[in-house]
Amino acid sequence: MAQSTKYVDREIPKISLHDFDSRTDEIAAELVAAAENVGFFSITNHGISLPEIESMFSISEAFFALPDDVKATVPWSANNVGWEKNAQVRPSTGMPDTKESYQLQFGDNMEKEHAWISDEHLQGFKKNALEFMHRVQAVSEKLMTCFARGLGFPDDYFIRVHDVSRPNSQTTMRLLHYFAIPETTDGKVYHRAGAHADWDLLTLLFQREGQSGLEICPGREVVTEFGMGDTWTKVDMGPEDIICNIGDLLMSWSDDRFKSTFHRVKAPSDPGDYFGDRYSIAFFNQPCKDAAIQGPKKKYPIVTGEEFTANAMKRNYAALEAKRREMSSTKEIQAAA
Ligand SMILES: O=C(O)CCC(=O)C(=O)O
Ligand SMILES: [Fe+2]
Repeated sequence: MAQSTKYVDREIPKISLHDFDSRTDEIAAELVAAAENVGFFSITNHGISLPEIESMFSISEAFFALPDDVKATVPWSANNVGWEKNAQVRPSTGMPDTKESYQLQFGDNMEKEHAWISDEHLQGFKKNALEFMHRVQAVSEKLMTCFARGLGFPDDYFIRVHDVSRPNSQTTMRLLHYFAIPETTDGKVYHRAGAHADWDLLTLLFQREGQSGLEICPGREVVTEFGMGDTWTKVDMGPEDIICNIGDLLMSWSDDRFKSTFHRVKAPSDPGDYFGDRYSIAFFNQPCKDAAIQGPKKKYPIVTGEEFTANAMKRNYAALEAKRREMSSTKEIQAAA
């Protein structure tokens, strides 16, 4: 039987970026406090207007409305670009998320993998998506300046190693579409996005009004462990706000000072939950492969961006295997009972 979720209200800081240049220190202090305590915060007055956000969501909806065989012309590849459907399995659930996603990058991987949907299928997609991605990158760079200051690094320290003009840039925008879920129990188990922490430096997330479901679960003290607590907090922000979270990379780069918090998009199951189609857009700031990663206190050995990602994938895979073993032994016990 499904266990009911334990919820607790936690304050998720809302931070305004207005007058950024003259208030950088003040904003940095707010961001650092949010990163140390919750790992999640929302930002306002970030410079991207609601119509710009809405327009990117319309483009995303138009992409997902294409027939599957057209979307399959840009299939997901191990370079972390392209379209997938019901294919992402999280170690926390051992089952695929009930969703589809399309990942886009600034660099060479898109051309190498032929991952841009052609103009013939969706006029202007590449141009419009890249324009929006540059707008989100500009906001990310403000946050990077603040976190660099907070850690005692030069202001441009994170910006340089997340340079999206380099052909080997790994920064990724993910368009997400979670499918509508029946409101009556049909015996199937659904997940939207199973609980996970992000691997990147910093994630910026856009959500649509009324399409809630994101929940966070703080409680992780070191980046190398997979565990989390068991009380959740619902995150619900205005459509013009950007929800941001610290990823494992920044947790590691800050010697575990900034928290990369487990989060999920809960599959609706309770009255009041949102059961309809849900669209969101996540922007993952990923380091260039040759970035040298080590915190000011040198808690962890120095690794390159490429090694950090490979280690994160290894940890994810090991956790997934452990979950699969646990699920198959539970099945054996149930079958024997
Ligand atoms: O769709 C969302 O609200 C969250 C997505 C997410 O956490 C992810 O893709 O890493
Ligand atoms: Fe995430």
